[in-house]
Amino acid sequence: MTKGCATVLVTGGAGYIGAHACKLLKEAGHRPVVFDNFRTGWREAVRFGPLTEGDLLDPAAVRSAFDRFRPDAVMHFAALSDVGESMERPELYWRNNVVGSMNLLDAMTATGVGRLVFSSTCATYGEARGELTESHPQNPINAYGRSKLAVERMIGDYAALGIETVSFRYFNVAGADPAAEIGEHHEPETHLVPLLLDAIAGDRPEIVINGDDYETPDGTCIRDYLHVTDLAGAHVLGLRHLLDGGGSLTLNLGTGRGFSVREVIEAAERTTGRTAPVRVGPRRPGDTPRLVCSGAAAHAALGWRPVRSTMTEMIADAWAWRATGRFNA
Ligand SMILES: NC(=O)c1ccc[n+]([C@@H]2O[C@H](COP(=O)([O-])OP(=O)(O)OC[C@H]3O[C@@H](n4cnc5c(N)ncnc54)[C@H](O)[C@@H]3O)[C@@H](O)[C@H]2O)c1
Ligand SMILES: O=c1ccn([C@@H]2O[C@H](COP(=O)(O)OP(=O)(O)O[C@H]3O[C@H](CO)[C@@H](O)[C@H](O)[C@H]3O)[C@@H](O)[C@H]2O)c(=O)[nH]1
Repeated sequence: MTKGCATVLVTGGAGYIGAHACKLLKEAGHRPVVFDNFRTGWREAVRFGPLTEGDLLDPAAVRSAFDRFRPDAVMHFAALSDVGESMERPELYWRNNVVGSMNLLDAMTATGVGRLVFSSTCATYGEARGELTESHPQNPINAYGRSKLAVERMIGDYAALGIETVSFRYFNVAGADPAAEIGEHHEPETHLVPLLLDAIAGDRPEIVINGDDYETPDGTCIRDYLHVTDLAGAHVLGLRHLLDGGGSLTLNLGTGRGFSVREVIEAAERTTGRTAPVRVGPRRPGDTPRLVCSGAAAHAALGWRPVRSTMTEMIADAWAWRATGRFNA
């Protein structure tokens, strides 16, 4: 490591959030090395540092990436993260997210890499009761959230082997790189904002609201949406905290402002100047009515604050990225 600039192994760096983190890591003078199996990621998104292609479920491939690049730290984004799918194929989620993370931790301990930034999720909380601070009980209600909680616990135990971790529990991530170089592209897509923009653009027949009979003011689910660039910025600060010897932390990342599905649709219509074809469908299994947090603890610990996370900016950036044609693979 020279002058505080680190080589960072970024698992899942070809994915939506990981690629945005790689861009900011490079801008901050670090060297992001992407480790990805392209299960849901994109080769076109790997443009800020070297690539080592491999699967976290293959311990030899993981170990070889450590031996080859000798990272100073790891950012661990790689996971399956589709809430609905996790209810139908839980075994995929437990194997990929839990066994994959264990292989990563084992390679870290074997090679003496002791700094980890981990992508956890507000889905580890389950039903929110009152204010969602980091000490809120964690009772996830879907297999995805349970697999992520298992990894949080495993990481906690690996601290005894010398691994210090900043675990971020993110709320809903949206938007795209403001320069429209990279953005969100999943196939199949399940996330509200890209599906909604597809419907507005006429590339999908409609946006289906997953239930409007929840106990919320307009009956649709409320989420705390955070701009992907603000999220990536938190990761760079989390890395700096670990490089400076700050020790382990667990932090929520959100804005403290909740938007219902209907409010997101209205904001997208205002921002794009177009109408969304909308239909109300049944509830989606595993959905919880309201998930909103404050980023107060992240601000206190890291000096982090969201600066681009208005719904208008998130929609506008995602819309601009969409207009580029996205990744054409
Ligand atoms: N998108 C959100 O709103 C959100 C919210 C909370 C937490 N998260 C977490 O953030 C992380 C990144 O999410 P994303 O939206 O960028 O997902 P994504 O699907 O776009 O990216 C995940 C990346 O990990 C790779 N990957 C998956 N399994 C792998 C394996 N076994 N070996 C190697 N590579 C593998 C995929 O190919 C992909 O490039 C995930 O851990 C997710 O659980 C996302
Ligand atoms: O076509 C759609 C898609 C989504 N929704 C609803 O919109 C909200 C947001 O959904 P989505 O964008 O799929 O995000 P979540 O299911 O909330 O999950 C995301 O946010 C979680 C944190 O809240 C992360 O843990 C997950 O990885 C990430 O996929 C939910 O109420 C969905 O039911 C719809 O009504 N119609």
